[in-house]
Amino acid sequence: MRIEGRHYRTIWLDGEAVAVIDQTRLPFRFVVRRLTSRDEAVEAIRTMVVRGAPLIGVTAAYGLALALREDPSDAGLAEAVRVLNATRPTAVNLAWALARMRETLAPLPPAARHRAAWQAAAALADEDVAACEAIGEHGAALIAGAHARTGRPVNVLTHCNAGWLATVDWGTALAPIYKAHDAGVPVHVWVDETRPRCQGAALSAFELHAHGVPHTVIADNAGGHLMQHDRVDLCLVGSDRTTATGDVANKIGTYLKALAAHDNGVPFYVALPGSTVDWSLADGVREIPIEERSATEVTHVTGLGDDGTVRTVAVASPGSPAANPAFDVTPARLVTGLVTERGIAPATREGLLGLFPERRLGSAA
Ligand SMILES: CSC[C@@H](O)[C@@H](O)C(=O)COP(=O)(O)O
Repeated sequence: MRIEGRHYRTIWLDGEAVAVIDQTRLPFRFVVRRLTSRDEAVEAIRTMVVRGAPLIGVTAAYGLALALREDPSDAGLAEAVRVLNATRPTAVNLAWALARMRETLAPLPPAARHRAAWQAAAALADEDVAACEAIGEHGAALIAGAHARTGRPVNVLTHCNAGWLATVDWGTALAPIYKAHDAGVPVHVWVDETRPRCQGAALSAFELHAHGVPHTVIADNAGGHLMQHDRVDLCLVGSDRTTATGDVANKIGTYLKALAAHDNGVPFYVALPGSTVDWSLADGVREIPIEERSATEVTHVTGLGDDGTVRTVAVASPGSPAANPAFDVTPARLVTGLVTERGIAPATREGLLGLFPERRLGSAA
């Protein structure tokens, strides 16, 4: 993605280090951080310097490469996988990426693992870019179709940040918007602010602005009202974990948008790469682990003061307890379709298996 005339991915190699964009500093500061050890990678994921399901997975893969530079033994590999896996619980891309890395590296002699780990991590990063670009192509057809039906600019509502900052490049939910915009389809995005961490107001708005896509930041509670007044043509969000039956975990508040969309007959699409599907799960509400984050993210907000300094201030009554579940699950019955790198499927087991037939039990594919 281009920022001030330069093309960036969200993660790249810088000599012996892994470079990432510090997302805790956006949109006010564009700061690149260098990760030089396993523990720095762990900390970057845990503190959300990097975030977004696909990017978490790729950062963990590079974190494993950093770990194997220090200790390529069987014990070192197992321990690095364990600590990286424990950083965040909901996004399944983390466990998926680490399992893929371990499958590649464990059979190798320890002396060969470090070099192979860099190559495997780079391959995962490239795979993510290709998947997201393909999601963009498939999803752009939905936006173009909506424009062809109405002849008006297409109003898309999105929640959280599922753009290029959440992946290695392109994004999931925002990739179709970028592709449609680049193809000349008029599109406008309603950007949910996405409290408590404001990934919409801070990150999606930053990305859309940088790409020149018309957009408007709205309070999280505005979506239902806009849908009642025909001001949303479709909702498009990302996913942190999707069950084999099409239930979708995404940033807290996504479920409420899906309910409002259902009530108003607004199509509700979820964009995700195959790496976000947890084929072992059938009931998202009961089975997907939901991350509980610090209450201070709810009681406080961070922003730019008039004097140009970034400040964190309290917004809740001091002394009141706060709760902070970071994700919720939207049941498949509220999802119009899943936009993947292989095409768009109904949010059902058969729909997903139609796109990923190699996942059928006993399949020779
Ligand atoms: C491609 S991104 C899909 C999701 O990862 C995104 O919508 C989201 O919920 C991110 O949550 P975050 O807590 O910022 O990591």
